Amino acid sequence: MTDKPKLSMLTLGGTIAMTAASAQGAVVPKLDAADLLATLPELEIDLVTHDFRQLPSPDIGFTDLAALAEKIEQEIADGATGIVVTQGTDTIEESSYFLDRTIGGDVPIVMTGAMRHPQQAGPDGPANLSAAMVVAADPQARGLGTVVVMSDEVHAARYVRKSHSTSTGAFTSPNAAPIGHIVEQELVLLSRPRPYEPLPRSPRLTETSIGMVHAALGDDGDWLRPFAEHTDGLVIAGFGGGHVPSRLVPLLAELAEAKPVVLASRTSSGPVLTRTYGYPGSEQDLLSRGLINAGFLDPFKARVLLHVLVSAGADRAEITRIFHDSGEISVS
Ligand SMILES: NC(=O)C[C@H](N)C(=O)O
Repeated sequence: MTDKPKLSMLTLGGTIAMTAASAQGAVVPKLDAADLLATLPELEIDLVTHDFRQLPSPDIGFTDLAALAEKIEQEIADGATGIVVTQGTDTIEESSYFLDRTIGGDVPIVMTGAMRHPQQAGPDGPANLSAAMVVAADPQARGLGTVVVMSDEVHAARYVRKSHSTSTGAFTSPNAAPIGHIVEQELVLLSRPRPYEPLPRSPRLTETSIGMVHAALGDDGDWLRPFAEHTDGLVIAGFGGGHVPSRLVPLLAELAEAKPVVLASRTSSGPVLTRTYGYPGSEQDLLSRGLINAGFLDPFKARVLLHVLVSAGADRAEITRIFHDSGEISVS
């Protein structure tokens, strides 16, 4: 018998696993779990590893995420008490939210990556991986759902954003704060996100297409109709509290009759309003024409949630209810 934590580590590639492909020095994903673990001191855990994908994270798709979620569920069924996932940081805010919304149970799923590749001075990958192991192994992490650990901070998947393209402190939770820190190799937990009921993952995940459109000054939106035709749903990242140029309103109203159209804020920080502005193209105008309010969910997380719901065949009432619940994002 051993009471050591039983962790399962899955690698997907990303900068944490990159190394130079040529003499010019540009890096590509190449390193496997054994290479990553070789950079850490000996660990007091039972660890199994799976080299799951070897991708730059812009190439991760819903097919990969569905397979990853299944593999994680299998590892949990086989007795894992914590899961660590390494991947590229570019899309970790989306993949972590996907796992958070579709995997149930108490076993923590801890994602991490690196902003500096292993051949740069001061690579952050080993420290981030070590911190992720600390969190995944800590009994306090049970019930946290999926979290992202970077720079000795623990961010809930529902809040986390990559807010800087190069800084090792790139990860923030704009609508909240880190829910914990790693201090002297221990987890200091500050708050616990409210748990979610897991949403179903449909086989149609891979064939569903959700478009995302950012409002931009002076945009006439003439390109929007043909673009929207190829989608099963849309996320509109409006200005500020959820606004678009007035000339887009008739088309958005028409689209919202045909398919779910979710209204988020392109600021990715703060909520969509409900009852402040009344001009054409304002939040009130758009919501009254059938757009669905994303609340505090930023456009990227709103798109992941809409993708999961539409692929599962959720109707408008169900989509509206789940967005209403998810957009409030309360912490207990
Ligand atoms: N820091 C990183 O991991 C960025 C990289 N382009 C990726 O997401 O795969």
